[in-house]
Amino acid sequence: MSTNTLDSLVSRLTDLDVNHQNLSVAELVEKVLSREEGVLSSTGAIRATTGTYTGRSPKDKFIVKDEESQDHVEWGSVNQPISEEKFENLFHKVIDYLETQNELFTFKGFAGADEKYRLPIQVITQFAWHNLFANRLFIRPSKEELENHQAGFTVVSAPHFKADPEVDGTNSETFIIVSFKHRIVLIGGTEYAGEIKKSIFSVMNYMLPTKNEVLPMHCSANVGAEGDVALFFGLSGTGKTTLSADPSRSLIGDDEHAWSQNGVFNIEGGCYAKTVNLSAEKEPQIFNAIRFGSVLENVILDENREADYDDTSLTENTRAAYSIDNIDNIVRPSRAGHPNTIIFLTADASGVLPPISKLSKEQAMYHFLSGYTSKLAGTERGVTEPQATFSACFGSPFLPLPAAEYAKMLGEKIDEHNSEVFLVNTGWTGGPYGEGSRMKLGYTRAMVQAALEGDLKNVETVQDDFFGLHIPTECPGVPTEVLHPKKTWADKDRYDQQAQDLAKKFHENFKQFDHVTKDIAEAGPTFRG
Ligand SMILES: Nc1ncnc2c1ncn2[C@@H]1O[C@H](COP(=O)(O)OP(=O)(O)O)[C@@H](O)[C@H]1O
Ligand SMILES: C=C(OP(=O)(O)O)C(=O)O
Ligand SMILES: [Mn+2]
Repeated sequence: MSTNTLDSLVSRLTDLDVNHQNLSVAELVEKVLSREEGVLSSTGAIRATTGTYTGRSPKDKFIVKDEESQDHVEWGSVNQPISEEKFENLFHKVIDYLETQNELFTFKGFAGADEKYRLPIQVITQFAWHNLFANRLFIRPSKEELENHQAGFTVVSAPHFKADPEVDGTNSETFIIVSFKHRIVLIGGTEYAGEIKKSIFSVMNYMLPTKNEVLPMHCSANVGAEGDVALFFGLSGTGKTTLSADPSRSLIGDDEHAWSQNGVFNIEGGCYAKTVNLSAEKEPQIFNAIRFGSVLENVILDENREADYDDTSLTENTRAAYSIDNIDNIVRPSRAGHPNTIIFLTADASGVLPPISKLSKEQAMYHFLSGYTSKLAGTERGVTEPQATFSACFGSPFLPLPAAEYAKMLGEKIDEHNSEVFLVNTGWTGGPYGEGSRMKLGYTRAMVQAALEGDLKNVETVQDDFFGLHIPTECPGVPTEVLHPKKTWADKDRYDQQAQDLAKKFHENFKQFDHVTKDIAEAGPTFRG
């Protein structure tokens, strides 16, 4: 592309008449209501619905392949290439479209709570409620920071603009396109707000390791009274947000963090919780965070405008977005030291993985690369019931670089800081999905607490027959039979069969990682068929 077009891209963005810049939360709420984009809930939150797209749309996500990105990105079905020409054409069409709008909203702020590594970002949105979302999820600037703000990346969200796949080279009328060269994310055709935050996460996953040798991670994080830090890695629905909200520990963040030589820091300034079946009894912190300024997405309200969290008629993936300040015990700024404990969360729908097991260093690397879980209904388009999936680093939809690069960094950091690693199955027990039941949240919380408080350090373990995982024989607050999945199944032979099937899937998936050391390759399931 010529320098001319490059300049014109940037200048068209700068010249865009964005008449509402960093409106206050109160003003944004007024805008949402006067523009009839949403309604107030009984607790003062904004409720918006998103139409067709109620979850992320991975098939519509592209990265512009140009001289900046081509040699770095791991191209494939996750990181699909799109040409500079197509991007440029679509960009101009989106800007033409936005210029027809009477009102546009921008949020300027930051991604990254560590000033040394933070990325100044701006989010230009067609919808006021998307701007409220950006304000809640990203790091809000002080007055001074706003005055000196120079955006290092821009997200443009034009949900009512639809692409023409034939002409525009997209997969459908919906698109999420990242240009690392122009530092622009273009979103169109979808109203699901999660795309906005997760696209900046993808950007951080590209920029942090290459420029700063900092490891970005799809995990939640909290810190205990003694300064002991815990990370919870996991794919969507495995419990990152739920388990990091723990009244006995201070929250660092619920979804996106980075680990530098100084410790961990949150990338965001807010949380985005799944609200399906949310209750004040089981998840009081999240329940009470949903108040004025928060956003409820695709949640059904009753005639008194009270949220009915059990109603999934729009989607299973109902969400609440709220500022981290809505949680009582947080660390501010959202930073802490090096992780003492790392928990890999998996929601195993086949019901065979133990609810908690201790991982050796090699097992930790094996499971990080494997990233096994079951995709639960809703968060991604087209997923309606649990599907076994392997998602490297527990976050492959967001990783532009090869998984091995992130895994290598994690391995080095775990070695250096001697972090203890556990695998926690928050999924099914007593049988597979449909027959067994989901592990009781209370039990999972008790197991996590035991792991974090060191109660499992010297406890006796037994090795399971199929996966080679070390299962504690006892754990405070948890009946012993719950710790051994086979004991919870009525039909032991079927358990063995399911476990063997899953072990085979692990081996099949791991074949792609032929470069790892023998120790790591052999740390997978002991059953080899
Ligand atoms: N044993 C369990 N551990 C964690 N979450 C559970 C458990 N059982 C049910 N859940 C539910 O699963 C969902 C986990 O979602 P969430 O914490 O938002 O996941 P993530 O942040 O990883 O996407 C919540 O709705 C939570 O109530
Ligand atoms: C918002 C998302 O993240 P999570 O479900 O991991 O919280 C998502 O994957 O769209
Ligand atoms: Mn979450």
